[in-house]
Amino acid sequence: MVAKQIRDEITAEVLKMKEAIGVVPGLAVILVGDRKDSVTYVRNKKKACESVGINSFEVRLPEDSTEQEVIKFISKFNNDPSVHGILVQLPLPSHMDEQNVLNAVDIEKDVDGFHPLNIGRLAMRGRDPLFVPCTPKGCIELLHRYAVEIKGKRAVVIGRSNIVGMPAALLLQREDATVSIVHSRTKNPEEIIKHADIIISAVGQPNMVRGSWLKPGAVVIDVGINPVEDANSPRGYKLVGDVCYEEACKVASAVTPVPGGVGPMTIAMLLSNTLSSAKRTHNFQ
Ligand SMILES: NC(=O)C1=CN([C@@H]2O[C@H](COP(=O)(O)OP(=O)(O)OC[C@H]3O[C@@H](n4cnc5c(N)ncnc54)[C@H](OP(=O)(O)O)[C@@H]3O)[C@@H](O)[C@H]2O)C=CC1
Ligand SMILES: Nc1nc(=O)c2c([nH]1)NC[C@@H]1CN(c3ccc(C(=O)N[C@@H](CCC(=O)O)C(=O)O)cc3)C=[N+]21
Ligand SMILES: [Mg+2]
Repeated sequence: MVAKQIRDEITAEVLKMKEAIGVVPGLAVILVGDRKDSVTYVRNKKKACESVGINSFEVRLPEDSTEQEVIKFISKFNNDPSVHGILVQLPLPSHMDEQNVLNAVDIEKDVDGFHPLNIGRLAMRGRDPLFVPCTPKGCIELLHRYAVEIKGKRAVVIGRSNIVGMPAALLLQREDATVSIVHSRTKNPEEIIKHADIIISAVGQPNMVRGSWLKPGAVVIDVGINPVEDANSPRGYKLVGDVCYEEACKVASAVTPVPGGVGPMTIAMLLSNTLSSAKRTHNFQ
């Protein structure tokens, strides 16, 4: 599994850095409120940090916190030399302006890559962001690790969110794919999707993308994480993606599973961004 391979590579590099200069990368995660899925993801991130030897610092704030209270903790971590990455778990409670809060993260520690300056550089030719957003970066990394040709290919991204769809489309374009972005206002999305050699789906609609929509041999990256009723599983629900996995497997040349596909890659990229932040701060190669 690619995510495991990447985590092993990170473990070795963290150890090398610790032995060479006595520095251990640190990731600070701020969780506001108690959404079950966010608590799960933050727990996954903490476990992953520990498994590769990265220090993790966690702050949990009540749902009714003010923007200023969250920003106070961000500033603390901005000035803490043992913290190299800061992640504010999204979504924030609806009374907050997410962009306001995210802007407070020092761009040098913006391991989510959501800061407008990082997104701006990602969008600009000839500029490189300090950090690429983890989920889109994980999608591209999967394509690279499975030697999927991107250059000159037709790519379709379904969804245009700031954290997945939009940066994923930018990354595919930077690798010379010809990219279409399909969203809720696109008429007859199948007409566009059927030409795609590569599809990245980040919608949040269970089993929306049907096998019949796909061009034979297409590569499908399913970012969607959708809980659906399931009497057989202990939790009473199971997770499925945006793509009809069984149908897609009969037509596509590769389909990422949910769970077990993009999710673990997102975590691996977060660890990778935190490590590279520590290396940059300490001029360590
Ligand atoms: N595995 C991982 O690491 C991650 C997984 N996710 C998952 O990815 C999914 C998307 O999340 P996120 O990126 O935050 O997206 P959002 O929920 O913010 O937005 C959904 C996007 O899908 C588009 N959309 C909605 N309905 C349709 C439709 N019928 N046809 C085409 N496009 C449609 C929307 O269009 P419009 O812009 O017009 O509203 C919007 O751009 C979710 O299931 C989420 O859980 C998210 C982050 C990380
Ligand atoms: N600031 C911020 N950065 C994020 O990167 C961010 C965020 N907020 N908010 C929510 C989304 C969602 N996200 C996931 C991360 C890991 C899994 C993951 O590990 N999923 C596993 C297991 C899922 C399970 O078993 O519950 C899998 O798909 O195999 C899923 C989703 C990151 N996000
Ligand atoms: Mg969103």
